[in-house]
Amino acid sequence: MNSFSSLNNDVTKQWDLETLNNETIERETLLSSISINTTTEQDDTAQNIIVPNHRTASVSRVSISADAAATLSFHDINYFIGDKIEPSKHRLNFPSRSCLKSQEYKQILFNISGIFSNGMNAILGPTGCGKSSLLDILADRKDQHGLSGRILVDGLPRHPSFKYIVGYVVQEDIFTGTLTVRENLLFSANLRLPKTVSTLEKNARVLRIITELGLESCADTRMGTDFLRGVSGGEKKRTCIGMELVLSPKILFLDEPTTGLDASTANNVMSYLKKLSDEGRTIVFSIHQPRYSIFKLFDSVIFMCKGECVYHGPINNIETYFSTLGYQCKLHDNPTDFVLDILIDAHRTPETLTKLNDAYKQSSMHIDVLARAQQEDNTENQELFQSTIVVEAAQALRTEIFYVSQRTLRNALRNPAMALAQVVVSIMIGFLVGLVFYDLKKTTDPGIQDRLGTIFFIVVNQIFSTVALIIVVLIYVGMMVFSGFLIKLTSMFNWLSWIQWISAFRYASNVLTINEFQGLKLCLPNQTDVCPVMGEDVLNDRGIDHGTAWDLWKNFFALTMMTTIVFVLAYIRLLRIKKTK
Ligand SMILES: Nc1ncnc2c1ncn2[C@@H]1O[C@H](COP(=O)(O)OP(=O)(O)OP(=O)(O)O)[C@@H](O)[C@H]1O
Repeated sequence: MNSFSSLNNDVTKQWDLETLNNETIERETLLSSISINTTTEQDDTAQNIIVPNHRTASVSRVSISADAAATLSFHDINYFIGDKIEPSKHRLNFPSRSCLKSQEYKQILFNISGIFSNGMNAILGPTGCGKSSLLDILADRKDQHGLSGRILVDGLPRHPSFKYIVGYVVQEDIFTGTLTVRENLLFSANLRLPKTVSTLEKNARVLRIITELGLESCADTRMGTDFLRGVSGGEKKRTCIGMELVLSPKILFLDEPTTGLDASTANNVMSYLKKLSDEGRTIVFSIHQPRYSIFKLFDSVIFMCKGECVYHGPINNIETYFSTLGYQCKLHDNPTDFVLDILIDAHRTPETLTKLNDAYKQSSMHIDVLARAQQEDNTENQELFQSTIVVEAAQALRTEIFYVSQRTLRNALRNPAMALAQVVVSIMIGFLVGLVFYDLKKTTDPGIQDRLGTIFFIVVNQIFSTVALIIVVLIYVGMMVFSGFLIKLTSMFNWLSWIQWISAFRYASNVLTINEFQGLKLCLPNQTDVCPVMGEDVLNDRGIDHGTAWDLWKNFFALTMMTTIVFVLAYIRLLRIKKTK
């Protein structure tokens, strides 16, 4: 239980919690037959951590089991965004290059210290105060550049793999709409649980999560897409939470979990989170103006304004604390609304913000937070801990490819409109090409031009049927001009002629043109027995090499090389994608 709450719990609340815990224990007993413990092996000297979906072997103090909650303490967090421009560098900037100007350098978090332990820990404040930034920093999802201060988990620094072993539920629900609730949970389990966990165990874990989150009635219902009616908003959110819970994280982060949900669904989701926290998890979330029924579920809150902390403590101390600063909460007023009104005023009035911030820094609450955070600090033992870690390999790449391909296939099969559209379009294009190509005359006119036109159409259709058209359209048009179809390459500007060597159109059309014209006799339109033009003449005229077999195969080789280079570049780009915000 969160220590803030334990300081202030009255007898009634203690009794409620005991009842709740007993219920939890009973249900745990019932579910024990399917309960899996993927706690990494530990003994006195070593800790063995399996890092889900993370290719670099790594370690962390945080186990993937939630049998004991973790304590997250943060010390003097300051966060800056943008680039600091040195005066000397600044002088080199041309005024006309304003579109390339770097982002404004500013501080968005100021000396935030605190501690989140087992329970419901909320980050509150007016819009733009830094809630999401603090949450992302604690979850290690924010760019470390510009961050100062220390974040400790159970008193030790977070390992780089921290973000892969805690749960993080983003604001927008992310799932595959054509898959069912159960399939989405299984997908997450298959991809993120270590390979040592068997399929049977994964199924059992998913079943347990479905039961825990009350999703039994919709477990085999599809999530839903823009065109397909699916499960309700609350069920979607709970499924997204479940997709994180497959890891049994000790710490679960949620970015505004109630945004977009109606009042009762929001209540429902937050009650589930409360239940999870009672079972031994540290739940940390940012939230906008919760109603009272939700607010009373919180154990600890941080109120922020303009990147500064103005309150960090238990919820039942809020009214008393702010009354000592001269603010009175009216009878029946929601304490969150009461504080947010003060903070909105402080957002506009710097003096009010200074007053609130100074008062907080001098408060016994702040001193207590610092003392407890300091107590948590166990960094002296860090070296000893890191030297005793055993590292285990992550999920195999082929397994990841298998499950992602399986999901893609299911998605295609269950999205008949999309699959049908692709098939119909392909058939229609094939039919069109067949019509154009049907019974082409073996004459010089129009036989030659019709053949070349058809080949051009086939090549253009193949190349333009790509997932990234908008970006590459300019490149394609350049390649097309230098394919040799629209204008003879020999009549091009010499200084541009190099583009022909990187034109996929040219290589593809060369293959088809050689295939079509080699050995072809082309006769006069009205005298089919007089055939003055050979296909080779057309090839010569167009400057296409065709003398040897290599003249044909070199085009295939060039296309293969181009495809390989594009794949390699795409892979490098994927590796370089920033995984922080
Ligand atoms: N990467 C970034 N680039 C530019 N500005 C940023 C960035 N991250 C945060 N900010 C700025 O920092 C401030 C705090 O942003 P943050 O998203 O943390 O606030 P918030 O309290 O979560 O807001 P909201 O409730 O509206 O989601 C805002 O002024 C925001 O514009």
